Amino acid sequence: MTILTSAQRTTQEYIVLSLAGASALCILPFFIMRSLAGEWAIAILDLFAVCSMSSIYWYVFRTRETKMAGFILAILCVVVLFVTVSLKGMAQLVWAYPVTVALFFLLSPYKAVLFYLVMLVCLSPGIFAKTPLITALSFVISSTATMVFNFVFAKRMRDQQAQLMVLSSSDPLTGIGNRRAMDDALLDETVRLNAMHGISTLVLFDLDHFKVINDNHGHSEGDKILIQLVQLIQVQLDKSCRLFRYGGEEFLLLCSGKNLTEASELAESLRVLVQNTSLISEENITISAGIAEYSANETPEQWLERADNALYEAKNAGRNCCKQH
Ligand SMILES: Nc1nc2c(ncn2[C@@H]2O[C@H](COP(=O)(O)OP(=O)(O)OP(=O)(O)O)[C@@H](O)[C@H]2O)c(=O)[nH]1
Repeated sequence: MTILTSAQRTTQEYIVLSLAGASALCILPFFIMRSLAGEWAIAILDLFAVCSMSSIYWYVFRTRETKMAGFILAILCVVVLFVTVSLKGMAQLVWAYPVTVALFFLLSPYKAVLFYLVMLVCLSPGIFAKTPLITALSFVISSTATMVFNFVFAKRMRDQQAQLMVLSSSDPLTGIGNRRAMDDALLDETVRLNAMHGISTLVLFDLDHFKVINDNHGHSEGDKILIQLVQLIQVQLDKSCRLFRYGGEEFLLLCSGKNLTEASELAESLRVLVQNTSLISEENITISAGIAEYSANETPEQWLERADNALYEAKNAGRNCCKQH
C-alpha cells in the first residue's frame, strides 16, 4: 500500500520555502554593501527583510503551514518594494517585476491581482511625480502586462491542478474515492484518532462470486453491477461514512465516530439490502463484509489487515455474512 508519509512536503511548501529562502539570500549581499557604504536607512530595511524572510522560512520548515506564511510573505514583498523605491528612487522599480511574479506563486490568482493593484496604486503617485510621463506609462503598462500574463498562466495551472486532483483520487468506473484517496483518508484518520482518542471503524466488503457473474453475463454487465451497487450503498450512508473502491469488486467504508457495534449494524443492513435488491435478473447478488474498529497506535496497514482477515472469515463461513475482528 502506498501511503503518503508525513516527511513529504507539498508543492506549496516548496514554493514558500524557495521564495522566502531565495529572497533572504538575495537581499543579504545588499544589506552588507549598504552597511559598508554607511547607507543606514536602507541597510536597516534590508536587514528587516532578511530577518522576516528567514523567519517565514523557518516557520514553514517547522510547522508546514503555508497559507498564512504565504500571505505574510506577499505583504512583505510589496512593503519592502514600496519602502525601497521611496528611499532609493525609481531605479528600484525593476524589483516590481519579480515581486509581481512572486505574488502569483504565493496567493490565489484573484488575490494576487488585488495585491498587484494595491502595489501599483501605492507606487503610482511617486512614479508620475518623479519620472517623465512616458517612463511612468511604460512602467505601468509593462508591469500590468506581466501581471496579466501571470494571471492567465496561474489561473490555467490552478484549474488543471484541481482537475488532476479529482482524476487522481476518484475511481473512473464508480466515481467514488479510489485506492489513493483511501490511503490518504486512512492516514489522516489514524493521525486524528491517535491525537484525539476518537473511535472509527472500517467495513471492508466484497461481492460474492463476482467472477461467475462476469463469466455468465460479460464484463460490461459486471461493470454496471458495480456502479449500481455503489449507488445503492451510497444513499444509505450518513456524512460520517466514506466509501472507497479498494480494488476490483472490493470496497471500503470508513465510518468515523462509529464503534464496532454501530458499524456492524450498518454492514448487516447493507448486506440485507444488497441481498434483497435485484441488481441483475437471474442472479442473486450478495456481499460479505469484514469489520474492524480502530485500536490505538495501529498503522493504517494493520487496521486494514484486521478488516481483511474478518472479510476472509466471512468468505470462509459461506459468504453473504458479516464478521468482526
Ligand atoms: N466487470 C468487472 N469485473 C471486475 C472488475 N474488477 C475486478 N473484476 C472481476 O472480479 C472478479 C473477482 O474474482 P475473485 O477474486 O475470484 O472473487 P469472486 O469471484 O468474487 O469470489 P469471492 O470473492 O471469493 O466470493 C474477477 O473475475 C475480476 O475480473 C471490474 O472493474 N469490472
